[in-house]
Amino acid sequence: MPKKTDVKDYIRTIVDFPHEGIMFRDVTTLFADPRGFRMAIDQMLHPYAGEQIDKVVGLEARGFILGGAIAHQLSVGFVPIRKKGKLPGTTISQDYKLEYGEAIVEIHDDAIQQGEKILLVDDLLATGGTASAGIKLIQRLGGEIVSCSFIIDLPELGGRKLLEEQGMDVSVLCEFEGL
Ligand SMILES: O=P(O)(O)OC[C@H]1O[C@H](OP(=O)(O)OP(=O)(O)O)[C@H](O)[C@@H]1O
Ligand SMILES: Nc1ncnc2[nH]cnc12
Repeated sequence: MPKKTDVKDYIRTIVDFPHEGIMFRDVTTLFADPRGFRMAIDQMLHPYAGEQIDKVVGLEARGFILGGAIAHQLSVGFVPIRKKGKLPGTTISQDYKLEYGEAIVEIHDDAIQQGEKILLVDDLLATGGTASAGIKLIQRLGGEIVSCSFIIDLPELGGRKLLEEQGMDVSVLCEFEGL
């Protein structure tokens, strides 16, 4: 097996999951490898050295794994954005379209204070629907998004362009061609 030198080398592709025609970019193989996982967290943190970040917000579910590790490294708090009906307190909601389906995400309405500087984290940017919904929730609570950070971008699906058109700074570690 060739030596893994890049974060991308640790990501597995599963064909036709969860539907025919989808090339599922599986980060569990990256997370399971101590070198790969550390490399990903270090590289995601790198652009924010010296920047003020008050909280890391992670998108369910894989954004929790990354966001928890990044928040710990930055010594700041972590806030989850979850699929509808999972958070116990009072929430605000946002609906969005997925590459394959529709969904609603929620955040606790007291999770972010006005003016807090937020780093939004997820594993993968596809259409940008999930991240855009997350951005709206954070902004509705008065958070200021410093950047949106992902391991993977699927450029053909246009998510990065969508987020940049909303004025977001976007950081990705690698790209995959093909859906
Ligand atoms: O840019 P988009 O087109 O919105 O797609 C990206 C989202 O899709 C995946 O999550 P998924 O919705 O599969 O949820 P999961 O992490 O809970 O499995 C991925 O982890 C992102 O959150
Ligand atoms: N192609 C893909 N691989 C993994 N997660 C995804 N979420 C949306 N599209 C995806």
